[in-house]
Amino acid sequence: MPTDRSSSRRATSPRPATVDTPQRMTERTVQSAPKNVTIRSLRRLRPYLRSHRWKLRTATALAALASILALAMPQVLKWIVDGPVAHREPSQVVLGGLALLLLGVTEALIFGVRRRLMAAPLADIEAGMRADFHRHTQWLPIASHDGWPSGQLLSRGTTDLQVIHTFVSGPRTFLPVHAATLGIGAAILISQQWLLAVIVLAPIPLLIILSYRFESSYAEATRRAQDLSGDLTTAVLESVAGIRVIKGFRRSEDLINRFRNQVRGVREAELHKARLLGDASALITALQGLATACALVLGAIQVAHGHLSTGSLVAFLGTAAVLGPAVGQTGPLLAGCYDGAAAANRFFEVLDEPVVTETRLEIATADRAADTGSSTDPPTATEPDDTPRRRTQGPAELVLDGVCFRYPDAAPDGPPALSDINLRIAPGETLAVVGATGSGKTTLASLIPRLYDPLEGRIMLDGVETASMSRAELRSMVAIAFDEPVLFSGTVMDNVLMGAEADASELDSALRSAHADEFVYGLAEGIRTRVGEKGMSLSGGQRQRIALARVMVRRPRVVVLDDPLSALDMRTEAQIQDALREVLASTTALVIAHRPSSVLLADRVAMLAGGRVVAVGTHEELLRTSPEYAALMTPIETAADREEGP
Ligand SMILES: Nc1ncnc2c1ncn2[C@@H]1O[C@H](COP(=O)(O)OP(=O)(O)OP(=O)(O)O)[C@@H](O)[C@H]1O
Repeated sequence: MPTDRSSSRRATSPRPATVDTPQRMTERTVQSAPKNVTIRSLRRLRPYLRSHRWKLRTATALAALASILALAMPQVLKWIVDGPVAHREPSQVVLGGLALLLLGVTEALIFGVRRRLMAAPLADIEAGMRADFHRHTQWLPIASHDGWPSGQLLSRGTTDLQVIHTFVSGPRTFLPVHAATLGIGAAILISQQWLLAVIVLAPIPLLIILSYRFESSYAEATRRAQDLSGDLTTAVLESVAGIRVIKGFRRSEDLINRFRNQVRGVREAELHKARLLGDASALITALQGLATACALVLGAIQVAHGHLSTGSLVAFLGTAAVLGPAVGQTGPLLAGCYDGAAAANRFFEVLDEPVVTETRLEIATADRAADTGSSTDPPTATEPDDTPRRRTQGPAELVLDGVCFRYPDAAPDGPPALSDINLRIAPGETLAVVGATGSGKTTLASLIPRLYDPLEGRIMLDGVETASMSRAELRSMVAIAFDEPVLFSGTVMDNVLMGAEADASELDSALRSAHADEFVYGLAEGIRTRVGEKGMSLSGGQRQRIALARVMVRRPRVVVLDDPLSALDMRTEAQIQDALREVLASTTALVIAHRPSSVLLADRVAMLAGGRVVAVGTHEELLRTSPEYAALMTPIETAADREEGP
């Protein structure tokens, strides 16, 4: 979708070939609404509406039928006034009354049927969009996730979908119905009394001009309000996720003030919208009221002069009264369209983020989806089998050949996070990666399972470039545990297995290897104990052990451990080290190590500095040959130590 999104992207550096930098919306970068995108944005909803089109069309037809019945009522009234009332025939008046009653009841019934008819399609459309949104975010590269503030993603997948729901149920149905009602009503008025009709309909051209002017200012205002509301969601998420830090550092007051300012911003944006809509609606209503009043006075004069029957005047004003709401609701309905378009625009901005597409199959799938305009489904099949058969078990050889990487949002003139990395880890070997903070260790670890792709160079498993494998295949061979273990709401077993297939003994063995068995079996319901959202009920060390068990249960060919022992006490660390040593013996491993104890797990050590490998060798070799390494591995001597002496 052509929008002015580029201006809202982060100040960016050249991008790697396979990732795209997403739009980052913050309070500083709220964008003006792209011009003239209302129709285009709303058209993009078509694929979601298509399968429900008959129900939606029937609902629109029913709404139109209700309007026609409403337009018929004044004609019945005219017949009653000019006929039975004028000729004093009470029985005929009752008949006319019954006809009006029938029309009123039918209109109410149609209203009820229409509401019921719309309920399921509306729910299905919203559910379908929600599912696509969630699936797409799962297939976005990590680099894309890095660029999206969480609240912006959340609000686009929730609030914006509700706005779209409101648009489909309201303006999308009623705008054409009101247009048709105005057309039919205008024809009736003109056929009855052309002069009065001209007066009553005079505001309509003004209304059209007003609508154009209204669009440009309101569409911008609604986009701004939705973006600010996304920022507000980010603020809420951050303040909930960081509540311990916030309280610990007594930042609550600051955050409350900042939040209040953001709320004020949203409030002002909403008020601005309300003012625009209020002004437009007030003008429309005033013009229409003025026109109807003029027609009433002129009509009354005509009746007094005998040029018009009372019944005709009543019918004329009745018809004008039916047209009144159709005219009066134009403003809110147009506003609903602009709200819907802005929400659709925000929704599709996420869906337009390119998903990971490297393998031929994935590219073909994405291209097909783009051609048909449908959302991109994740690949479900396997690649065509014209590649040499790969070994699928046992430790693999891992080679990094001239690997360079720069984060998409890094300063373009800054140094890359990794430069010219050349490493070979033999099958079954464990390589520790050490280096000062910020030297690129975690970045290096992230490249192995392709959470990011290198900008240059190759990573190979058993001689096969990982870029040529599907991520699913690669990740079935490579398992990673981060230093901040994330647990999902579910049982301990769910968290360890995470989709892996393992029987009870394999699960038990993984828990034992990670020394998680002792506390897991002590929990109220053992492995079936639910660990709350993010595993908040477990300690850092316990979470880390679950994350290790998660790696071990997969029996991967390559293991990447990002500081796996950081949250463990010395006793548990020693126990896990023994277990890890056994596990690491049966796999190829890259272990990011901050402490000598972790380094001792490894056969060799690679030292990083400024994103480059500056030394490789055994722990002892490096201690002898590299003063930087020796300094890195030597515990800092404290003043107290110095005073105590040797
Ligand atoms: N998502 C990101 N976007 C941009 N720059 C990043 C991102 N993540 C890390 N960096 C930068 O890349 C460099 C390497 O970071 P990395 O996290 O790999 O270092 P590290 O050696 O693991 O550090 P530590 O030991 O503190 O965990 C740092 O300069 C960091 O600021």
